[in-house]
Amino acid sequence: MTRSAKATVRPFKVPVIDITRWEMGSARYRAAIAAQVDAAASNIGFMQFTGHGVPESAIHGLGLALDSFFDQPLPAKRAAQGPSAGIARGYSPPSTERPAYSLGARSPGDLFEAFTVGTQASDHRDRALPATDYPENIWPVGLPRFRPQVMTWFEAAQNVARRLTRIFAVSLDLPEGFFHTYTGHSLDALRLSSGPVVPDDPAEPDRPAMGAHTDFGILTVLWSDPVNALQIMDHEGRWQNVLPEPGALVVNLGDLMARWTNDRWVSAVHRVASPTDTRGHAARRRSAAFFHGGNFDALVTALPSCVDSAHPAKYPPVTIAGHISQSRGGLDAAGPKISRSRRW
Ligand SMILES: O=C(O)CCC(=O)C(=O)O
Ligand SMILES: [Fe+2]
Repeated sequence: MTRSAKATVRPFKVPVIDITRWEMGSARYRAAIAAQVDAAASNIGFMQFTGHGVPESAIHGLGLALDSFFDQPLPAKRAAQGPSAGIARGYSPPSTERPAYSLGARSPGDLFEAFTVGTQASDHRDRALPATDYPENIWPVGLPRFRPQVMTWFEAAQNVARRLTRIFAVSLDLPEGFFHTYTGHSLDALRLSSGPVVPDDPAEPDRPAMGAHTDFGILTVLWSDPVNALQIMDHEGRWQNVLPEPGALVVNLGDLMARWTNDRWVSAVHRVASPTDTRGHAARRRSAAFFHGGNFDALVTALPSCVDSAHPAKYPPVTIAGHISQSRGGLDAAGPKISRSRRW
């Protein structure tokens, strides 16, 4: 077999990186972790982390919260719906989201249902944050454990995201706390979902539960049941399944990070196919995607370690709010768009 033939059969793999000892590791150990992160971020934009420090009890509570909310009848879920589809808070029923439009594709509405919470203006009363970017959360009534279980996960995922940005900073030859200057009132959101919600339609066997898109913030921390559904587009344009390793959290970079690194790091196109078990049968899959977006008023300028004479800065400086509204431009209108991004 020739070398190139071998290369084409190499299985697609999202690297698993153990960060248990990041804080107390030697300089050599930390450099090795930072190099693994840089390689994964530059090649595929996805990685998995073990040793992330999230206690088993938080994962257990998240599972209970997902079941308690999504197992309710539709009217009870609808009672926790947000004031409008444009505000990412509370329950969103199936087919109200069209992320693939931002990629220029005309896909039908997505099949997933979701429940979203995020950073609220009232979390930072000293700052007068805009309520449109930092809307208040909506909580279901009659599920007293749901809110503490979800908030425990929100805070755990936020801690993971903040810890990862320290590792990212070292990977990018920056001071370890570099990103924290940009994330004190970060636009963060946690999107819980459960699927499939409708049986597969034989007329549209390939219709994904969530269409192809990129995330638009700094990074996304994803927990899900170990069921095939999440797919990344590889360098040859083929969809590749990403199955989380036991105990690992899947992390991907968003468009903001790609822009910040002057495209040294990748914001990968991904989608969620109809969930299937190892035998290919339809399966239930719960997921929790935590989007770490950064301060809405932070100014993002290409990182010095990502710019040189061979790689001049490609993008002008932008505020994170400006980046989001440019990305939303690609969301709101149907038809081909420049923006490939969707949400944090
Ligand atoms: O549920 C998932 O696996 C990922 C969802 C996702 O890509 C997103 O919400 O942006
Ligand atoms: Fe995504």
